[in-house]
Amino acid sequence: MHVSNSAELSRAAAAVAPGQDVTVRVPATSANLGPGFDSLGLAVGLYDTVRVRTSGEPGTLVRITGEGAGTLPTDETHLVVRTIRLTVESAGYALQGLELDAENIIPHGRGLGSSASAIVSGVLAGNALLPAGHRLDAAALLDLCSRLEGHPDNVAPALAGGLAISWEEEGAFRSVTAPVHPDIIPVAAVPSNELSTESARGLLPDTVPHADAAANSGRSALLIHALAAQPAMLLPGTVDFLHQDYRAAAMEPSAALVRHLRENGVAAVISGAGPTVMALAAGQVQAQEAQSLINGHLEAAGTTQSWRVLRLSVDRDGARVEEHLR
Ligand SMILES: Nc1ncnc2c1ncn2[C@@H]1O[C@H](COP(=O)(O)OP(=O)(O)OP(=O)(O)O)[C@@H](O)[C@H]1O
Ligand SMILES: N[C@@H](CCO)C(=O)O
Repeated sequence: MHVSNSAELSRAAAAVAPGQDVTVRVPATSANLGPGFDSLGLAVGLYDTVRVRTSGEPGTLVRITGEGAGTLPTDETHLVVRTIRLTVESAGYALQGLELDAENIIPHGRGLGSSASAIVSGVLAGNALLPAGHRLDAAALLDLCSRLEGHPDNVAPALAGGLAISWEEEGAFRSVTAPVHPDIIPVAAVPSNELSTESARGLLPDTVPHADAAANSGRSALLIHALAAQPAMLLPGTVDFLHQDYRAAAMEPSAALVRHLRENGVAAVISGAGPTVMALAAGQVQAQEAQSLINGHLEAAGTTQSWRVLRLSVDRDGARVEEHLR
């Protein structure tokens, strides 16, 4: 993520109104889905919620429950606070007092898009604090969130829900939402250890063989078809040539679990930059089978205690903003 401190921004002119009260709920996301490196992402039913109130007195108060309580900063350097202030100040407004209540459910540094969800929360909250007529539209929100995160594949589905296909064109990030078959059930195996996206990106090569790029193109096209219309093709559709093998040494237990699931016919991938393993099950029976395979593998490895297995849903609504009247 690339969010600069608000102190680096030029001084804003008009002040946003004090006494505003906004709640934003944003889903977790699983990026890449195998061959869709930096371009595909799926929103899933795990949510972070922030409530933001403005006042006329300077200062910032942050209260956190759940993930990151006791470890995340509670001052101006908090990612959501920085993103709110940046959004407001970029629009030419000043923001005085800010009170933030964060209820964090999405695990951090596991490949479930926590930083993207925090950035989307901050940008949407900041945008809602601006006067009508000065707010960013959907395209500008996507571009700003993508720029702050560094890539669009998590922020796009976090904003819109469902499956997002994203790309960069003429200097702007763009995205469309593609259909997801109702039978598809994401099952996540989340290890207790974190791996930062920054360090996982550092493991990637600058170039890849042309044959790998060509093979990856075919699989990512097949994946879109499998997700939309033919879940039985998810196993061949989730083969990746661009990132998982290069990163495997940094998350060997996750790589081994992906291999185990795939050898048993379950379309498993590394979620985002890892180390979470995401199985895309084609229906209830396969979702149950995926959970059993995961539990059996973890028991055999003696590591059941350090993983959480979550049967999720596909989120189809994306981020929600609620402006409370005071
Ligand atoms: N709700 C949040 N509030 C404040 N900071 C957060 C929040 N969520 C994530 N962050 C920051 O983002 C970091 C994690 O970001 P990182 O990009 O490494 O992983 P991720 O987004 O969870 O995974 P991925 O990008 O692979 O899906 C946390 O360590 C924390 O600094
Ligand atoms: N496409 C990104 C997703 C994680 O943020 C990566 O794999 O690095």
